[in-house]
Amino acid sequence: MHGAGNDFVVIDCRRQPLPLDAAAIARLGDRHIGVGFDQLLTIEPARDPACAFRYGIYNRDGSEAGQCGNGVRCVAAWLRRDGALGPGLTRLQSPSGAVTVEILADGRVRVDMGIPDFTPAAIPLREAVAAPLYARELGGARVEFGAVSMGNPHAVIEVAAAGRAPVAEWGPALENHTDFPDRANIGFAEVLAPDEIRLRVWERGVGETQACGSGACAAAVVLHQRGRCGSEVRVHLPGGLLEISWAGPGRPVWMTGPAAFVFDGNYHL
Ligand SMILES: N[C@H](CCC[C@H](N)C(=O)O)C(=O)O
Repeated sequence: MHGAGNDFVVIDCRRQPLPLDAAAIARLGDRHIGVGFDQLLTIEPARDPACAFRYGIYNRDGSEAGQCGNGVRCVAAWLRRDGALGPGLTRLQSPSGAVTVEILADGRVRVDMGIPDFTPAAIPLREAVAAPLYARELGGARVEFGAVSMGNPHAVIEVAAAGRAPVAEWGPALENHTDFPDRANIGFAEVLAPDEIRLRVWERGVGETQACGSGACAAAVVLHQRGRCGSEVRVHLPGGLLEISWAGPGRPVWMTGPAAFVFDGNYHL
């Protein structure tokens, strides 16, 4: 499946746990010797009785993640096709907490991605207090960024032109910076208008992807905090458009976007 070009293998683990360790996941995710994906998603029985199902998130390098915005839209669409997701709002359990999904009449999926957390300890980011901007030296350049947790760690760098951003240089440098103890996803955001941004994301454990749902949420809320965009933002990513709505601090972020099936298969161990 894919959500705006961010692609996934979705494995039904409702009856048995995932029989793959990190090394096996990385082999399966390799686009030359495996099936290839940005993330592997598992669908599991919920551990939280208030949720219908749980989903697991594994990056292509085998590392686990706490949230995946494009992925949960695909999980919702997968469950609807399987007849396991009814109309209206459904709570699903992510590794970092519950989210709420709704499949719209046009087939897009709307998700309550939870409340963004700007506190450094939650990201985690080695900073004493939360600030709208932080700065680090990357390859001799002083780079300013905002930071937030959407259940997974994000840094957001505002750039003049996303198309010319040094994604392949600053992305891995900041992803692996020692001040991000769990690494981080790095967004490069160009403000086109108060309700429109262009975004590219270097994802933790993957590299640059066609889209990042939690990254689109992170960019919208970081730029909103700095007064650079409003509450409703259209986020243009290389793989497609995501719509983000955030009423401000302490409120949940809503994300709306597509989910598509590519092929079905079976794996034999
Ligand atoms: N690379 C991310 C997980 C996938 C997030 C992304 N695919 C999305 O749509 O939110 C991390 O390690 O936190």
